[in-house]
Amino acid sequence: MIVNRLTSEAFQAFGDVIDTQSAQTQYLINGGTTTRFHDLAKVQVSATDASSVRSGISIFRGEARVFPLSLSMLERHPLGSQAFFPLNQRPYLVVVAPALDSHQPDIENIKVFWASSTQGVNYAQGTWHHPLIALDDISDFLVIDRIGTGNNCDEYEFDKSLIRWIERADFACFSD
Ligand SMILES: NC(=O)N[C@@H](O)C(=O)O
Ligand code: NI
Repeated sequence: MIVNRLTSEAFQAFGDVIDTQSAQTQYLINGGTTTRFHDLAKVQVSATDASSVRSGISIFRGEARVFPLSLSMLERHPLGSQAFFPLNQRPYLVVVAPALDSHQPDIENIKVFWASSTQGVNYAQGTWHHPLIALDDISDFLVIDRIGTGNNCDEYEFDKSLIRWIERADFACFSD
């Protein structure tokens, strides 16, 4: 599969890249001892009823994926965004697809991005994406997403004929 480096521009239709280099606004705080890279991503939380919903911070500990990796499903979170930030200085893969219609992804236009160890990603609410793809070793990610009631995870299994494979060679050209 074609793998591209993750950039804000390329990811714009799917959410935000959390990266100091993509900050629109940055300014000094704390008496000039700290730089704030301001408002890098939009946290979205929706409620299906009056239940209390909020955003929360978790840590996902992902096993290293084995390659070739088959892409046989995507998921989306219809009620909120989901952000990941790598905590172990390792790159990872991000897989997304546009919506084909209201209930399925456009698999023909699936996109695979190589994310560096200093880039986070924020999937906008309802964006079709693959579950966490950690590389090379067990890896922790800080995750910000919706905490609350209601179904917030739709999964879509591909027809066997549409399963795609990612080879390690597909992203061997990238480095931090
Ligand atoms: N299931 C779960 O919370 N993980 C996925 O949402 C994911 O994107 O990894
Ligand atoms: Ni998810």
